[in-house]
Amino acid sequence: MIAENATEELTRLRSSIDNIDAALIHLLAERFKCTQQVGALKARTGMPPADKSREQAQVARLRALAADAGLDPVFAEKFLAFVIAEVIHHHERLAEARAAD
Ligand SMILES: O=C(O)C(=O)C[C@]1(C(=O)O)C=C[C@@H](O)C=C1
Repeated sequence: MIAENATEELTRLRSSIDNIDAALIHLLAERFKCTQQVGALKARTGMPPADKSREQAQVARLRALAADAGLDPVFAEKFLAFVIAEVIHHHERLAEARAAD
């Protein structure tokens, strides 16, 4: 039988996880609002969707931040790559829509 205090502790920890997940979703939503504006600017002015030198700087910065914070830098890099790949898709769609106008 699972001790009652273990169940309570699990419930308390899950409550914090739910709050953190909510914060992550809100932060991601704000980031995508910002990158939508970057995508519109790039489409309007003919800049390419991706900027590999900017991405290299972001990877170096986030890997260092992750290491300082006790988070696996490999995971941080994968997470950033996942997010940026989605942003580039959005930028490409905006550029295509602009070209079709
Ligand atoms: O900073 C830019 O130029 C962006 O388009 C934003 C962003 C990002 O999501 O951070 C996305 C694509 C680029 O390759 C680099 C960075």
